[in-house]
Amino acid sequence: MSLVSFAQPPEMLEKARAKFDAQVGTDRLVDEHDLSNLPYLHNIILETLQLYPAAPMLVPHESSDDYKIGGYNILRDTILLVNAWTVHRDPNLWDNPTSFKPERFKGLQVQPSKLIPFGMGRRSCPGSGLAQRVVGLVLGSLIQSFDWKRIGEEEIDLAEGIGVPMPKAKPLEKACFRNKKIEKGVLGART
Ligand code: HEM
Repeated sequence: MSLVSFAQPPEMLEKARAKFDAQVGTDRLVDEHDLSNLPYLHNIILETLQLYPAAPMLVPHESSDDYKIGGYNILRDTILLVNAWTVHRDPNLWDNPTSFKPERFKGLQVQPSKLIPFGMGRRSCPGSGLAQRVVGLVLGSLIQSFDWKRIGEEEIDLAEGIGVPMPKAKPLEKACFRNKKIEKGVLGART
Protein backbone atom coordinates (compact mmCIF):
# COMPACT_ATOMS: atom_id res chain seq x y z
CA MET A 1 0.00 0.00 0.00
CA SER A 2 2.91 2.37 0.69
CA LEU A 3 4.18 2.06 -2.85
CA VAL A 4 0.71 2.54 -4.31
CA SER A 5 -0.19 5.55 -2.23
CA PHE A 6 2.96 7.54 -2.23
CA ALA A 7 3.65 7.02 -5.90
CA GLN A 8 0.19 8.30 -6.93
CA PRO A 9 1.58 11.81 -6.96
CA PRO A 10 5.10 11.05 -8.31
CA GLU A 11 6.58 13.96 -6.29
CA MET A 12 6.37 11.88 -3.11
CA LEU A 13 8.43 9.07 -4.62
CA GLU A 14 10.92 11.61 -5.93
CA LYS A 15 11.17 13.19 -2.47
CA ALA A 16 11.79 9.77 -0.87
CA ARG A 17 14.42 8.93 -3.50
CA ALA A 18 16.20 12.26 -2.94
CA LYS A 19 16.40 11.53 0.82
CA PHE A 20 17.94 8.14 0.02
CA ASP A 21 20.45 9.62 -2.39
CA ALA A 22 21.51 12.16 0.25
CA GLN A 23 21.63 9.75 3.19
CA VAL A 24 22.64 6.40 1.69
CA GLY A 25 24.13 7.37 -1.67
CA THR A 26 23.84 5.32 -4.86
CA ASP A 27 26.66 2.83 -4.41
CA ARG A 28 24.87 0.54 -1.96
CA LEU A 29 21.41 -0.45 -0.80
CA VAL A 30 19.92 0.75 2.47
CA ASP A 31 20.88 -1.27 5.57
CA GLU A 32 19.60 -1.40 9.12
CA HIS A 33 21.96 1.31 10.40
CA ASP A 34 20.53 3.83 7.92
CA LEU A 35 16.96 3.51 9.15
CA SER A 36 17.28 5.91 12.10
CA ASN A 37 18.59 8.57 9.68
CA LEU A 38 15.65 8.18 7.28
CA PRO A 39 12.72 9.78 9.13
CA TYR A 40 10.76 10.33 5.90
CA LEU A 41 10.80 6.58 5.21
CA HIS A 42 9.66 5.96 8.79
CA ASN A 43 6.84 8.48 8.31
CA ILE A 44 5.74 6.73 5.10
CA ILE A 45 5.50 3.46 7.05
CA LEU A 46 3.54 5.11 9.89
CA GLU A 47 1.18 6.76 7.40
CA THR A 48 0.62 3.41 5.66
CA LEU A 49 -0.11 1.70 8.96
CA GLN A 50 -2.48 4.53 9.84
CA LEU A 51 -4.54 4.35 6.65
CA TYR A 52 -4.20 0.64 5.95
CA PRO A 53 -3.65 -1.22 9.24
CA ALA A 54 -2.76 -4.83 8.38
CA ALA A 55 -5.09 -6.06 11.16
CA PRO A 56 -7.96 -3.51 10.97
CA MET A 57 -9.82 -5.02 13.96
CA LEU A 58 -6.62 -6.03 15.78
CA VAL A 59 -7.03 -9.38 17.60
CA PRO A 60 -10.13 -10.32 19.64
CA HIS A 61 -9.80 -10.04 23.42
CA GLU A 62 -12.05 -11.36 26.19
CA SER A 63 -12.88 -9.33 29.31
CA SER A 64 -11.65 -11.04 32.46
CA ASP A 65 -14.10 -9.13 34.69
CA ASP A 66 -17.07 -6.72 34.56
CA TYR A 67 -15.92 -3.23 33.44
CA LYS A 68 -17.38 0.16 32.66
CA ILE A 69 -15.58 1.81 29.73
CA GLY A 70 -16.68 5.10 28.15
CA GLY A 71 -20.09 4.78 29.81
CA TYR A 72 -20.64 1.22 28.52
CA ASN A 73 -21.04 -1.75 30.83
CA ILE A 74 -18.85 -4.59 29.61
CA LEU A 75 -19.70 -7.93 31.15
CA ARG A 76 -17.07 -10.49 32.07
CA ASP A 77 -16.29 -13.02 29.27
CA THR A 78 -17.34 -10.63 26.48
CA ILE A 79 -15.41 -10.85 23.20
CA LEU A 80 -14.08 -7.36 22.42
CA LEU A 81 -12.84 -6.05 19.10
CA VAL A 82 -11.08 -2.71 18.64
CA ASN A 83 -11.69 -1.06 15.29
CA ALA A 84 -8.24 0.42 14.60
CA TRP A 85 -9.27 1.28 11.02
CA THR A 86 -11.94 3.70 12.31
CA VAL A 87 -9.72 5.18 15.04
CA HIS A 88 -7.06 5.89 12.40
CA ARG A 89 -9.58 7.70 10.19
CA ASP A 90 -11.37 9.65 12.91
CA PRO A 91 -11.45 13.34 11.88
CA ASN A 92 -11.64 14.28 15.58
CA LEU A 93 -8.19 12.79 16.05
CA TRP A 94 -6.51 13.44 12.71
CA ASP A 95 -6.30 16.35 10.35
CA ASN A 96 -7.59 15.32 6.93
CA PRO A 97 -7.28 11.65 7.93
CA THR A 98 -7.87 9.98 4.56
CA SER A 99 -5.21 11.76 2.55
CA PHE A 100 -1.83 10.07 2.42
CA LYS A 101 0.46 12.60 4.10
CA PRO A 102 3.65 11.15 5.62
CA GLU A 103 4.53 14.75 6.61
CA ARG A 104 1.85 14.67 9.33
CA PHE A 105 4.29 12.65 11.48
CA LYS A 106 7.22 15.01 11.02
CA GLY A 107 8.71 15.79 14.44
CA LEU A 108 5.53 14.53 16.07
CA GLN A 109 5.39 12.36 19.16
CA VAL A 110 2.23 10.41 18.32
CA GLN A 111 -0.15 9.79 21.19
CA PRO A 112 -0.01 5.96 21.57
CA SER A 113 -3.81 5.55 21.68
CA LYS A 114 -4.25 7.35 18.31
CA LEU A 115 -2.08 5.04 16.24
CA ILE A 116 -2.66 1.40 17.17
CA PRO A 117 -1.72 -0.87 14.22
CA PHE A 118 0.12 -3.10 16.71
CA GLY A 119 -2.49 -2.81 19.49
CA MET A 120 -1.53 -1.20 22.80
CA GLY A 121 -0.85 -2.15 26.37
CA ARG A 122 0.65 -5.36 27.65
CA ARG A 123 -0.79 -7.56 24.89
CA SER A 124 0.40 -5.32 22.09
CA CYS A 125 2.53 -6.82 19.33
CA PRO A 126 6.01 -7.74 20.59
CA GLY A 127 7.24 -7.89 16.98
CA SER A 128 6.41 -4.26 16.11
CA GLY A 129 10.04 -3.05 16.19
CA LEU A 130 11.23 -5.95 14.04
CA ALA A 131 8.27 -5.56 11.66
CA GLN A 132 8.93 -1.84 11.15
CA ARG A 133 12.62 -2.45 10.50
CA VAL A 134 11.95 -5.22 7.97
CA VAL A 135 9.30 -3.12 6.19
CA GLY A 136 11.79 -0.21 6.17
CA LEU A 137 14.49 -2.31 4.54
CA VAL A 138 12.17 -3.87 1.94
CA LEU A 139 10.37 -0.64 1.06
CA GLY A 140 13.63 1.30 1.10
CA SER A 141 15.28 -1.16 -1.28
CA LEU A 142 12.29 -1.02 -3.63
CA ILE A 143 12.38 2.80 -3.66
CA GLN A 144 16.11 2.81 -4.32
CA SER A 145 16.16 0.07 -6.94
CA PHE A 146 13.18 0.90 -9.14
CA ASP A 147 11.24 3.76 -10.65
CA TRP A 148 7.56 3.09 -10.00
CA LYS A 149 4.87 4.26 -12.40
CA ARG A 150 1.18 3.57 -12.58
CA ILE A 151 -0.10 1.99 -15.78
CA GLY A 152 -2.26 4.52 -17.63
CA GLU A 153 -3.55 7.88 -16.47
CA GLU A 154 -6.24 6.61 -14.13
CA GLU A 155 -5.72 6.95 -10.35
CA ILE A 156 -5.06 3.60 -8.68
CA ASP A 157 -8.14 2.29 -6.88
CA LEU A 158 -7.13 2.00 -3.22
CA ALA A 159 -10.32 0.27 -2.01
CA GLU A 160 -9.66 -2.41 0.59
CA GLY A 161 -10.84 -6.01 0.45
CA ILE A 162 -11.73 -8.20 3.41
CA GLY A 163 -9.10 -10.23 5.22
CA VAL A 164 -6.10 -10.21 7.51
CA PRO A 165 -3.70 -8.89 6.53
CA MET A 166 -6.07 -6.45 4.86
CA PRO A 167 -5.74 -6.92 1.07
CA LYS A 168 -6.25 -4.48 -1.76
CA ALA A 169 -9.66 -5.14 -3.40
CA LYS A 170 -8.27 -4.88 -6.91
CA PRO A 171 -4.81 -6.33 -7.56
CA LEU A 172 -2.16 -3.72 -8.17
CA GLU A 173 -1.03 -3.08 -11.71
CA LYS A 174 2.04 -0.95 -11.75
CA ALA A 175 5.09 -0.75 -13.90
CA CYS A 176 8.57 -0.67 -12.45
CA PHE A 177 11.80 0.19 -14.21
CA ARG A 178 15.31 -0.43 -12.98
CA ASN A 179 16.95 2.59 -11.40
CA LYS A 180 20.06 2.84 -13.54
CA LYS A 181 21.90 5.05 -11.02
CA ILE A 182 21.78 2.55 -8.17
CA GLU A 183 22.28 -0.41 -10.50
CA LYS A 184 25.50 1.08 -11.73
CA GLY A 185 26.59 2.05 -8.20
CA VAL A 186 25.83 -1.32 -6.54
CA LEU A 187 27.11 -3.54 -9.35
CA GLY A 188 30.06 -1.24 -9.85
CA ALA A 189 30.92 -1.54 -6.15
CA ARG A 190 30.84 -5.35 -6.37
CA THR A 191 33.14 -5.71 -9.36
C1 HEM B 1 3.50 -5.33 10.08
C2 HEM B 1 3.63 -6.43 10.84
C3 HEM B 1 2.79 -6.75 12.05
C4 HEM B 1 1.58 -6.24 12.43
C5 HEM B 1 0.71 -5.18 11.73
C6 HEM B 1 1.22 -6.88 13.68
C7 HEM B 1 0.07 -6.60 14.38
C8 HEM B 1 -0.28 -7.25 15.56
C9 HEM B 1 -1.50 -7.00 16.29
C10 HEM B 1 -2.58 -5.97 15.89
C11 HEM B 1 -1.50 -7.79 17.38
C12 HEM B 1 -2.60 -7.88 18.45
C13 HEM B 1 -2.42 -6.82 19.51
C14 HEM B 1 -3.57 -6.82 20.47
O1 HEM B 1 -3.92 -7.90 20.96
O2 HEM B 1 -4.15 -5.78 20.70
C15 HEM B 1 -0.28 -8.59 17.35
C16 HEM B 1 0.07 -9.52 18.29
C17 HEM B 1 1.21 -10.27 18.23
N1 HEM B 1 2.22 -10.17 17.31
FE1 HEM B 1 2.26 -8.93 15.72
N2 HEM B 1 2.22 -7.75 14.03
C18 HEM B 1 3.20 -7.70 13.07
C19 HEM B 1 4.40 -8.41 13.06
C20 HEM B 1 4.80 -9.29 14.03
C21 HEM B 1 6.09 -9.95 14.07
C22 HEM B 1 7.22 -9.72 13.04
C23 HEM B 1 6.08 -10.77 15.16
C24 HEM B 1 7.13 -11.68 15.70
C25 HEM B 1 8.40 -11.67 15.33
C26 HEM B 1 4.78 -10.62 15.82
C27 HEM B 1 4.37 -11.29 16.96
C28 HEM B 1 3.19 -11.10 17.61
C29 HEM B 1 2.77 -11.85 18.82
C30 HEM B 1 3.54 -12.96 19.52
C31 HEM B 1 1.53 -11.31 19.20
C32 HEM B 1 0.66 -11.75 20.40
C33 HEM B 1 1.00 -10.88 21.63
C34 HEM B 1 0.14 -11.24 22.84
O3 HEM B 1 -1.00 -11.69 22.68
O4 HEM B 1 0.60 -11.04 23.97
N3 HEM B 1 4.04 -9.70 15.10
N4 HEM B 1 0.45 -8.23 16.24
